[in-house]
Amino acid sequence: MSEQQIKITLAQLNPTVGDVTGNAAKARAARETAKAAGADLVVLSELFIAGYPPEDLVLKPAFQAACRAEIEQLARETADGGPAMLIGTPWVEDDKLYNACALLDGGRIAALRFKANLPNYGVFDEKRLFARGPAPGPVTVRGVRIGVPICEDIWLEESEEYENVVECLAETGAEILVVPNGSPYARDKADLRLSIVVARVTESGLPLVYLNEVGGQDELIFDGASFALNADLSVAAHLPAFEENITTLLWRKTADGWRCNGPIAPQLEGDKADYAACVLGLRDYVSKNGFPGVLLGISGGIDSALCAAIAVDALGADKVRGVMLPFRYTAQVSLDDAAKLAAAIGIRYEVLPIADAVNGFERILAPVFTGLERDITEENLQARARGTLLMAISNKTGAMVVTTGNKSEMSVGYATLYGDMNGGFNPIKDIYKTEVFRLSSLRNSWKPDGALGPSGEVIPTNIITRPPTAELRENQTDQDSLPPYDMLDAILERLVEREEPLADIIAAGFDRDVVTRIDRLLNIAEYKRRQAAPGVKVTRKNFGRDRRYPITNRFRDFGKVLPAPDEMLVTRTSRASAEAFEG
Ligand SMILES: Nc1ncnc2c1ncn2[C@@H]1O[C@H](COP(=O)(O)OP(=O)(O)OC[C@H]2O[C@@H]([n+]3cccc(C(=O)O)c3)[C@H](O)[C@@H]2O)[C@@H](O)[C@H]1O
Ligand SMILES: Nc1ncnc2c1ncn2[C@@H]1O[C@H](COP(=O)(O)OP(=O)(O)OP(=O)(O)O)[C@@H](O)[C@H]1O
Ligand SMILES: NC(=O)CC[C@H](N)C(=O)O
Repeated sequence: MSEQQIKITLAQLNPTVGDVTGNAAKARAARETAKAAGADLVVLSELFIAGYPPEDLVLKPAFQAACRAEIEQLARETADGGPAMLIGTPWVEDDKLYNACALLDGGRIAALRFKANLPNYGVFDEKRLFARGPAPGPVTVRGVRIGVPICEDIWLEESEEYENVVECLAETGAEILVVPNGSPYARDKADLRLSIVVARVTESGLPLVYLNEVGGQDELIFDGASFALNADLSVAAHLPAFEENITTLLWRKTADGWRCNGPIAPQLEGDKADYAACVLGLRDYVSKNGFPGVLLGISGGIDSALCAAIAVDALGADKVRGVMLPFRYTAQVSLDDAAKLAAAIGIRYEVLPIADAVNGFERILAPVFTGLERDITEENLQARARGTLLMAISNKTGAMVVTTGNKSEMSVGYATLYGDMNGGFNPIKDIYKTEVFRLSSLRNSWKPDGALGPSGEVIPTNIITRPPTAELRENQTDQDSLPPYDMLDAILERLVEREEPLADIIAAGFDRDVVTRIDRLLNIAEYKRRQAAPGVKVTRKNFGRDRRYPITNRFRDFGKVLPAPDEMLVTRTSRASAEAFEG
């Protein structure tokens, strides 16, 4: 008897949310590639036809109908005898909306499986959108029973509600697990995914194919990096991260179950992965929203320099325009460094002095401001004049303004509303200032595959070594009003990412006054962040989809050590449910 085999094509592709026809075309093309490779099955990522995450768009009946119509058309096309297709789609049944995966084969929708575990934490809101699916059984493709847990279905949270889909699939005869994912990038997420998959393979004794989406969707970046593990936990295949890839894997049935020995691509880690995420995020935001290019203010400082390098890597120098907008506080060295940067990355670069605009505003305001001291108002006028001029160029050319505030600044509100906060998208919104320095140095010695910018030093060393300054008044540097960036970022990481009580941060050795001040600045800047442009998420907790604080908020942590909870105050009846009273 000949050995049993199955060829599974992993289509790690970049769908666009809402582009149902375009996504169907991508799925169709991937199936053609799979067919040419003699595959039995082609797999696409979670909710592929809709794009992920579709947010409330998926609640729109016209959108649900459009997705279904494309799925039905793709199903008809499988009558050609080519590979079956597993594709993610919204699906309405009995008036309920499911996050589904359809098996299209032989001209029909041969099977439907619904996601049972809906993530509702961090950046995910799926309980708001979808109904829970029932515990699923495997689907059969060319005689092989394939289990299809959908993304969160393999994460096995310890909760009463959790449906152990993998256990259920193993018990009902699955031979291989194929998991379509919409798993966004975050630092160290790759290790987390691997540990989750290792646990599921170990428990079930089944090999697992983890197929992830790639591409940027607003704040979220999907890094792809799809992989497969054999049942003995050896890596069967690993696709590259941050790029589209179609790979066909040959699985053979051996005495020890199904095995595969596929290609293993090197993976990006740490700062390199963060940089690649920023590039992909900006590229997809600009291209998926149809901008012909971008422009940004080039100050001679490091934030705008890093953003310009990312923009050139993402879009190519011909789609990036830099504008230096000097005022009387702009140092000659800033003008020189800005010009040097623009030349190094090869972008169109103009110098537009803003004195007429700022002085004009001041003249108009003079009668209103008579007798009042000069203060931050006049500083903000400079940032606002720059913001207005950049927006004018955007309106005239159609190019989008890239805004450049790093995570440290966005945390403490060091940015001017309707000034340097103007812009459509921020590639470094989730990158702390200390990391801005690291990524800038990194980019001078390395660039990611597919980057469209030049190799070698692109950010002049002086921009990296010079103390940062907003140049809004004479001899100003950022460190006049803030603690050193390494201290600021360490405190912010504890406050934002880890939500540590102030008492713990102080106990860890940070100065009480500094910590209290930073916490206060963080709290009062919420209104600014709510009006800030979206930007790439790279950390465990970004501002925007992850960290959702109220703007109107009187709570303050005063750094006091509070007493431990007094359990004696909670009686048995305090906790009893209504049922307990019925009997
Ligand atoms: N809760 C709230 N809800 C709604 N609006 C609120 C508000 N609290 C204040 N506001 C309003 O916000 C406005 C104040 O904000 P805004 O006009 O931005 O001004 P503001 O935050 O006072 O000043 C800008 C800050 O950013 C710094 N900056 C500017 C530019 C570049 C850099 C840099 O380092 O790169 C730093 C600058 O040194 C200063 O500390 C006022 O109109 C106030 O009424
Ligand atoms: N002279 C300038 N010419 C053009 N753009 C400017 C100028 N000054 C500020 N900007 C824009 O406003 C943003 C905020 O800059 P600012 O210099 O106030 O502080 P920063 O956050 O340290 O940024 P950078 O490191 O880029 O200077 C800059 O990144 C840049 O896009
Ligand atoms: N789409 C999903 O279900 C994703 C949830 C999962 N925990 C992840 O981050 O990968």
